[in-house]
Amino acid sequence: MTEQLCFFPEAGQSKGLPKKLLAYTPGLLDTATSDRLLQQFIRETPWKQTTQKLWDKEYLTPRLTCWYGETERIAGTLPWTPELQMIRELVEPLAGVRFNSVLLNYYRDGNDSVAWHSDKESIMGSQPTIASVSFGQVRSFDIRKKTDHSEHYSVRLEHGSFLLMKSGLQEHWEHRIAKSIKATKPRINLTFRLVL
Ligand SMILES: O=C(O)CCC(=O)C(=O)O
Ligand SMILES: [Fe+2]
Repeated sequence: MTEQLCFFPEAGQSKGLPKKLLAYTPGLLDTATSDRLLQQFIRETPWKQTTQKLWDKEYLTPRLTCWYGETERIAGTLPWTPELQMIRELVEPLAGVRFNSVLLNYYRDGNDSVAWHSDKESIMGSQPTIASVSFGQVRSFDIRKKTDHSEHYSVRLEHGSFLLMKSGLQEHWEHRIAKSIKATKPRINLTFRLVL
């Protein structure tokens, strides 16, 4: 079947996405709800652009961020909003774990990105389960094995979709959202986490 004729949800994804590490579900939220939430998150979140240090030089992080939840471990964390609570209640049973915080990322266009990394800060333990919900511009989520970069996969994260990063992912794999010249529209991503 040619790609244009393939309407299955897995369209645009690498074959053989390792099910032990990732589970992708399009349409967690319907289009109308996702449209409304995208605009609301863009408008109402007090976005910040932080800096990152690399080889002793400070760089602006190429995206905007904001933390919400009930943890005191991350400075500046804001209380849950009704919308974030609602999404948390949707993803918790799917993830099979409880989350106490969520990081919002705002990729204003294809020039915004997140570099290769894994989310295994000590405050989350070494094998965290992370629930990721995306709105807006479809972007590719790439993963690669830390010890063998030739082992890699991509998932296109669609408007209103849900990606479960299972507990085995962070230890031996890293992920990124690469810059894209084709991506011109804004994207919001939510990663629900349990901060210990
Ligand atoms: O935007 C995404 O889909 C991923 C974000 C991410 O990896 C992170 O915030 O740690
Ligand atoms: Fe991440």
